[in-house]
Amino acid sequence: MTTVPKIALKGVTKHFGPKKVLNGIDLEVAKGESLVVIGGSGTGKSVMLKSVLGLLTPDSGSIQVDGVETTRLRSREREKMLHKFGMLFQGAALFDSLTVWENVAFGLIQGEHMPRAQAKEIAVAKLGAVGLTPDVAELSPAELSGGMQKRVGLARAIADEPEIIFFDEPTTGLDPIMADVINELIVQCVKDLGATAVTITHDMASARKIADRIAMIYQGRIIWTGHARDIDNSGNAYVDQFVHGRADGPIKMQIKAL
Ligand SMILES: Nc1ncnc2c1ncn2[C@@H]1O[C@H](COP(=O)(O)OP(=O)(O)OP(=O)(O)O)[C@@H](O)[C@H]1O
Repeated sequence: MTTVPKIALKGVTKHFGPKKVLNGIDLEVAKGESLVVIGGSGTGKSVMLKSVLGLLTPDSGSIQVDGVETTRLRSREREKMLHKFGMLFQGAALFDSLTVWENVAFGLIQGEHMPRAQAKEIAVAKLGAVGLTPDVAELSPAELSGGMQKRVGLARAIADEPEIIFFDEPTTGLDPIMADVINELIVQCVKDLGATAVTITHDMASARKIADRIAMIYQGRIIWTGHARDIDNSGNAYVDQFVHGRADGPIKMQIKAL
């Protein structure tokens, strides 16, 4: 019996005006796996994630979650499908008008109509899971450091105990030590939930720490996938150049925007 992948993209394309951003993405993520997608700026990483979430509609190709085609879902079915997902946005994306706990409990109160007291209890527990004490719960996100904001974003991403978590550049803007703390928390939270994780990042230290498997995207295609431990011996000149951050190599930086 073949197991159905948690997420499967086949031949996914997307263009904006004359610009072809996704050029036939083929990618599978197994249940319980942590996949990290690496690739340079503007290679289509975020467009790919947004396509899986239905925030963007691909021009062609197939996207399946648990074997169900998601590109043609009606809005109620899509909403149901989205319940499987948690998301840690780049820059944490917290609401400054809400307290920390209200941010964490946002999906529970708005999406699941949970009573506030119960949602607060869960929010405080999730804040504890990411190393934040209950007194932080009453603060405004504006009063927190960048690293603490990321922790709150992570607590929000796991509050609903999702089956799949997307991490969009989780360590951007953090110092290397705080980045490592966040990486460890991500690994722990994903493991505790038994969730499937997809992370997009430029940060190789983060990729090495978080990933079971790594996929590299270049010019809107997945050009390499392999185990994280094989990243230094990929045999792929594009991967090698990216991993070592060399200016010279087959990847030519696009200076002029198309
Ligand atoms: N809604 C949109 N309308 C027009 N162009 C878009 C839109 N979204 C993304 N793009 C373009 O698609 C390309 C890929 O963008 P994307 O955000 O996926 O890159 P990325 O790989 O995530 O980059 P980074 O690492 O810098 O975040 C970029 O050139 C971007 O300008």
